[in-house]
Amino acid sequence: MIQLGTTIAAIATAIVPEQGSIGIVRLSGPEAVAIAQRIFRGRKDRAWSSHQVLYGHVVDPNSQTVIDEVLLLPMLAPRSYTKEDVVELHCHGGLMPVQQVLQLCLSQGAKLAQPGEFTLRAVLNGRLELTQAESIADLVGAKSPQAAQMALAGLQGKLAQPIRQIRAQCLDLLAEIEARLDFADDLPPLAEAGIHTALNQLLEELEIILSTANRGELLRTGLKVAIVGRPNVGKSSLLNAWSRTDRAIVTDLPGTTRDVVESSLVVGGIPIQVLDTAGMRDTEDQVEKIGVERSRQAASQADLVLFVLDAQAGWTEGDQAIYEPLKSRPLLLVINKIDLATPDLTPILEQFPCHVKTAAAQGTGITELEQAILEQVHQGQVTAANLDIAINQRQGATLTQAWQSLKQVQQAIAEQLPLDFWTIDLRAAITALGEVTGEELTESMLARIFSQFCIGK
Ligand SMILES: Nc1nc2c(c(=O)[nH]1)N(C=O)[C@@H](CNc1ccc(C(=O)N[C@@H](CCC(=O)O)C(=O)O)cc1)CN2
Ligand SMILES: Nc1nc2c(ncn2[C@@H]2O[C@H](COP(=O)(O)OP(=O)(O)OP(=O)(O)O)[C@@H](O)[C@H]2O)c(=O)[nH]1
Ligand SMILES: [Mg+2]
Repeated sequence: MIQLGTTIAAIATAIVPEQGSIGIVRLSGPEAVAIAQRIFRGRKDRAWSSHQVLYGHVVDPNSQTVIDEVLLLPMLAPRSYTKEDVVELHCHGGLMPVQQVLQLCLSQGAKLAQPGEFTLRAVLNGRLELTQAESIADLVGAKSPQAAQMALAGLQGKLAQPIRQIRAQCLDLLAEIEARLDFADDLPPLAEAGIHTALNQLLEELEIILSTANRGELLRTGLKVAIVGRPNVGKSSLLNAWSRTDRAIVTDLPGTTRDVVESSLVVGGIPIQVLDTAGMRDTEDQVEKIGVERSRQAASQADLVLFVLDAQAGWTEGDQAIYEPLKSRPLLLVINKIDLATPDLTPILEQFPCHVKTAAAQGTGITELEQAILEQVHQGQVTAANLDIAINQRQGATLTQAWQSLKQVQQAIAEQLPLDFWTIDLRAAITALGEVTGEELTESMLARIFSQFCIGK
């Protein structure tokens, strides 16, 4: 339930077992200043003015126990993140000071904030648009500088702008059509061709925005890449060379890797989770068997499979057996150990237009590998326009509905259906567009969006 008018409190900084040097407890709402004044003791001669930091102590008003030495920052309505009175208590980091200060705030009448509730208030009070708020969640979760840049563009309103504009044009069209419903006799007939062209234009603009969805998804959630192949071909060496670590154990014994080993990288702004797997072969070893099963799972769940081949051994029956079930998956052939004498690999290379040659033990071919991965994922996904913005899944699904509705308006025109049919679909498009920008909000939609936030945001 959305409830403005209460005062909420939460820890605004990360709550982790490790110690941070500073932790912030944040209050927002009509009682924020009163609650903070009851638990803060500072110099009497210092006034509480907006955006002026005060030094002092948090003291439990019942027991007079000093809880922490803090800096206090009041941001008074409407000059704050939520447009309500906000008070921040900058405490010492670690779990105890912030948790105790939060408890004091709650004991003085503040309500524990729901995930995203501060940002939700910022939206409801008109500081942020819905798309901006969604961008904040993306910014907090960004795993690469590019992902952060994209989110920041959204925060600056670059996403809402074009969608609002499309919606405004739909509203104009609707008014024009509805006028004919009401005053059919007094107005010249509708210029159907003109409306058709206008709709085409809007559909095209929507398509450009929709085409950013893949890129957005890529930057936000990244790629899962599984390294698979026969034992001893150099999979773990590849993971190590690529991540520039000794993450995985490498030996010259086949069957070294027994479990899935993960490492996180960023390639061209795309966060990549690399999974090194146990070499696949028939084995009686119980532990290795389970490892091989996990390799298969990793391969089937990955967005991209790096199929590693030992250049010296060439394409063996074992390789064929592993390749068979992966045939239809996005796959890149990595020909490893090219530093060694190799048989003629031409037939294999012809079969795999997407391949790279590496010598993982020497660390060569990694740049080419990254290049090949980027080429695969970017194929047809990046449009020249709107490189700096990208929509999320919710926005994509809703904009697709808007696109379909506009298509149906065109259909209704083409089939010469009565004007009522045009307006029904046009209104549906307007509603969908408004759900993206936040001009048409339902409480359940808001609840769904903000439940994905972290507490204190
Ligand atoms: N300590 C702290 N750091 C933070 C935040 C915060 O809430 N607290 N933010 C939270 O996400 C972000 C910054 N967002 C903010 C947005 C607006 C205002 C604010 O007080 N705006 C007033 C005053 C502007 C002015 O003086 O010109 C306003 O817009 O009227 C504060 C933080 C990131 N860093
Ligand atoms: N000459 C040469 N040797 C390599 C290369 N890459 C890996 N090796 C060697 O091949 C052996 C096996 O390497 P690993 O990385 O453990 O192979 P793996 O595919 O992970 O093996 P399993 O975990 O058993 O499936 C090690 O002795 C590596 O040093 C390479 O590019 N050139
Ligand atoms: Mg290995």
